[in-house]
Parts: sequence; C-alpha cells; structure tokens
Amino acid sequence: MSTIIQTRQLTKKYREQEVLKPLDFSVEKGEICALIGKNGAGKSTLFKVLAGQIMPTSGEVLLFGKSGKEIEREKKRMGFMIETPAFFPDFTAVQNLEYFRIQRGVVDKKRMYEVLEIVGLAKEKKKRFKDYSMGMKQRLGIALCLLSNPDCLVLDEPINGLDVEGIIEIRTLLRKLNQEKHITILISSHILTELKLVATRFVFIKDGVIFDDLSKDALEEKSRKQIVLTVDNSVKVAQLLDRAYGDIEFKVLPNHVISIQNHIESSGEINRLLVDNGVMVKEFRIEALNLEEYFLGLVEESNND
Ligand SMILES: Nc1ncnc2c1ncn2[C@@H]1O[C@H](COP(=O)(O)OP(=O)(O)OP(=O)(O)O)[C@@H](O)[C@H]1O
Repeated sequence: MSTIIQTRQLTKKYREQEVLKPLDFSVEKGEICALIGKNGAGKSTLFKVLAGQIMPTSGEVLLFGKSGKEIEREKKRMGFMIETPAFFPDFTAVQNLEYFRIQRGVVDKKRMYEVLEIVGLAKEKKKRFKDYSMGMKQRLGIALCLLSNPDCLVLDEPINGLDVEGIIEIRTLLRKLNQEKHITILISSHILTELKLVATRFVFIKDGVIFDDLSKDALEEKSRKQIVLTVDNSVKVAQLLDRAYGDIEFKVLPNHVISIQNHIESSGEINRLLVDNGVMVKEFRIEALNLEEYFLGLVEESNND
C-alpha cells in the first residue's frame, strides 16, 4: 500500500486554543477515508493545513511521500473542496467551470465536459448555477476538483445540508470515483451514518485528537449484537463474568448497566450464572449497537479522561 497523505506530530494553535493536538494521521491509496467529528472538532483546520491554506504551528505534512518544497508539485495531484467554491449564480455550469479552468491554467477544454459527465451533470450543463439543487451544486464543486485530474480528493462536509436524494447522489458519485477512476478520497462529516455506507475507513476526531480509527469491518463488528443487563451489583457481575469466560468483552456503564459484546450465543447461560450467584437481574436484553450512540459514547468516554 502506498501512503497518499501523512501528518507527523501536526499541531495547530489559534492564540492559546490548541485546535490540533500532535496528530499522526495517514490516508492510504485506494481508501475512502471518513473523518468523523462534531462541529469544532478540528476537521476543517486539518484539511486547510493539508491544502496549505494555513500553516501548522508545528509538525509536518507529507503528500505522496513528499514534504517541504517538494510538496507543491504533489499538490497538483490533489483536489481540495474545503468550502463550497464561489460559483457565479447567473453563470451556467460550463461558464463557471470555464472561469476556473482559465484561472487554474487547465489547458484541455474537453476536460470540462468530461468532468460534467463524471458527476452526472452533462444534461444540466446549461442550467444556471442558482437553479441547481444543493446536491447538484455540491457535484459541480466536485467537478471543479476533478478538472486537474487528481489522484486524491479531500472533501470537507460535502454532504452537509443535503436532502436524502442529494446524499445518495454524492455517495454514488464517491463510489464511482473511487472504484472506476481509482481516486483516493478523504471526506469529513459530523454524522457517521452519512458516510457509513460509502467509506472504507473511519477516523474519529474530537478536540483535535484522533480517538478511534476503524476499518469498515471493524466498524461493522462494533455494530453487531450485544447483551445489555441491568443488575443490582455490577461489580459482582463483572467478577462473575471474568471468572466464567476468560475472553469476555464487556463494559460497566453507569446505573449498574453492563453491556457484553461477545458470547451472545451464551445469553441464557450468562443469565443463569448471574441468578444462581444471587445477582438480581432487573433487565436482560439483546440489542444491536447504534453506531451513532457508540460514537457519542466514545465522545463521552474521552470527556471523562
Ligand atoms: N481562523 C480561526 N481563528 C480562531 N479559531 C478558529 C479559526 N478557525 C477555526 N477555529 C476554531 O478551531 C476549532 C476547530 O474548528 P474547525 O473548523 O477545524 O472544526 P470542524 O471540525 O471543521 O467543525 P465545523 O464543521 O464546525 O467547521 C473551533 O473551536 C473553531 O472555533
């Protein structure tokens, strides 16, 4: 695997506020990497540093393995959409792309029509920008990123504010760019479920710290079923579970609630174990973990650190 984006001990401070804590982060070729974090987590700041729009306070960015002066050449292989581009509302899609094509020195005029085709706007290329839906506007933004034929796209919250149809359009487009055009994608969102169906990797950020980094399989694993128990004595239950099952994975939550992540098939046996040992089981249920809750749970956990 080759690394497209890498940061080494990257930090960014605004006055006294440390918006990015020493961050070691990478995106590998072929990934659709989702950066998930609430508003203010530091996603846009990280993307702006990657794009060279702002300078880091310390640390290093590498693109395609290059840093320092050599990075400028590699930046041409990247397409950044950090804020929605300032398109002219009364211009058509073609007129808007033409403006930016000239500004960016892209010689090949045909490329405009190619990118409109790729993002599914070829039929609406003569419509004025202001008459586009939100999803179409975002797709035109992505078309603009594609003008220079990049190997990697970095998209900051392109799904934010879209309706269901718009979200599906962008997801379908991202999948196509990744699978057919072999473009590596780094994309941010504050809603995990928006990217769950499309990303291949999930990186969670809070207060400028990456606190979890999961493959698609690992995320799915986490959304599997779990046993949730409410008991009268969670400390005793924890001891009983540890003693009975060496490899058991469980969490002791507030209010004597315990969630067990494996041995789901032994739920009856676990119930009997607890009752036989004098534990009062007030509630015993098997449920699938809601990923949004899991993510929020992690946020709460890191709050308590
Ligand atoms: N130019 C700036 N000057 C001072 N503080 C800033 C600046 N830009 C961002 N911040 C602060 O840095 C923190 C991270 O902001 P950032 O925009 O990177 O977060 P985000 O995860 O992208 O969230 P959002 O989706 O709300 O943009 C916030 O507390 C924000 O107020």
